[in-house]
Amino acid sequence: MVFSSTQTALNQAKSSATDVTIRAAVFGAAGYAGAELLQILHKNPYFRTSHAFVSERTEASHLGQLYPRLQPLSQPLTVWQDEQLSAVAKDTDVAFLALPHEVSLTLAPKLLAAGLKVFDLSGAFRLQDASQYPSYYGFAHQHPDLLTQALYALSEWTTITTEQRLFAIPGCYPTASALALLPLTRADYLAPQSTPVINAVSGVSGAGRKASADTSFCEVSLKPYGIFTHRHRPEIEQTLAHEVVFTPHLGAFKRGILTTVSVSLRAGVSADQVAQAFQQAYADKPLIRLFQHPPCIDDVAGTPYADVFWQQQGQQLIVVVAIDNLLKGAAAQAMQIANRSYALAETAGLLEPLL
Ligand SMILES: NC(=O)C1=CN([C@@H]2O[C@H](COP(=O)(O)OP(=O)(O)OC[C@H]3O[C@@H](n4cnc5c(N)ncnc54)[C@H](OP(=O)(O)O)[C@@H]3O)[C@@H](O)[C@H]2O)C=CC1
Ligand SMILES: CC(=O)N[C@@H](CCC(=O)OP(=O)(O)O)C(=O)O
Repeated sequence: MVFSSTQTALNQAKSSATDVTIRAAVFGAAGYAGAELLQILHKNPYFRTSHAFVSERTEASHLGQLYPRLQPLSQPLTVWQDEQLSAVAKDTDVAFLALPHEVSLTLAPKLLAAGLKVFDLSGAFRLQDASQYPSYYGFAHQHPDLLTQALYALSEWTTITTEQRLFAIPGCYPTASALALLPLTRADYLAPQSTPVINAVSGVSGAGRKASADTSFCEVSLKPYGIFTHRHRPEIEQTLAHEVVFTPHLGAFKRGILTTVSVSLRAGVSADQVAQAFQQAYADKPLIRLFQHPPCIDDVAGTPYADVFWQQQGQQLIVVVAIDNLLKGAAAQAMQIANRSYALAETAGLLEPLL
């Protein structure tokens, strides 16, 4: 059974017609997350795509050449060059960066200086502690000042103001993990000295479109990777202010993440208290669906939802969250945050079917 109301959310998104038009440029438009963003922007009545930028490696001049199903968008692609910055600043209000971390790190300051709002889908601005970047991202952070300006925007848990200029959109695994755990950590329900154990399985689109033997379909089985070293562990710990054990796995399917979290609860925390914590956190959140049965990848793939389930036995609790890594874990959450940063309905552009 679903507790939150999809219909309410749909009506919210379809609320009053508007003359607001926010002009958005997508960088990394040829990639998986960029292509999702372009579809979502196309459906959002408040936004218009001003540019879809690719690197010089992309020879296609239209999105439909790369993704034939997206032909109906009639979306031209333009090779980005820094010399275009001042012209783009005149016809664009916001930039969505669906780029590698290092590329976002270099580009975002230029776009901010030119007056654009920036929604960065990479990890370039997610960690507050610059000293973590060399070990977890493999580079020294060149703009530590921006780490203090960036807002880490996990939509259901973050206050968004219209003045904010730089948004760090959370990672895919951290989104699912934090949605599972924040109702418990904020209520102080975890047993003292206990460490939540997070096991998550992602489809191969999580690795992006670029070819790699490790993520080619015939090579992928179900196996863990990044044990104790994945860059999402410090991100999850930063959000929760709590240590975790995090083990990502790669599965042989295209899209989606299933995250199973095991926690020990403080003595005396009851099933009713746990249910209340999840209800209070999410009952009025249009993109969270609370389930009484374990969620599955197929039900969230291609949707902007996070499906949440929990089951308690004594002081042990299992929480399961399923999301689409490219949507709630990337492009849809970026759109949700962008909508909120203009005080618009947060689901605008998100509930109509994707192409
Ligand atoms: N995939 C996922 O599930 C998620 C991804 N993210 C993040 O979103 C971002 C994009 O990911 P994703 O779409 O999967 O990746 P892709 O590899 O599919 O796309 C990345 C795009 O970045 C562009 N790019 C690469 N190098 C450069 C460069 N030097 N200069 C300019 N453009 C460049 C490429 O453009 P071109 O093809 O034109 O060369 C490519 O299309 C990453 O930071 C990723 O970490 C976040 C959450 C989930
Ligand atoms: C399956 C796979 O490879 N997943 C990626 C995570 C997805 C991603 O792009 O990372 P961000 O959310 O940090 O941007 C990985 O483990 O590196």
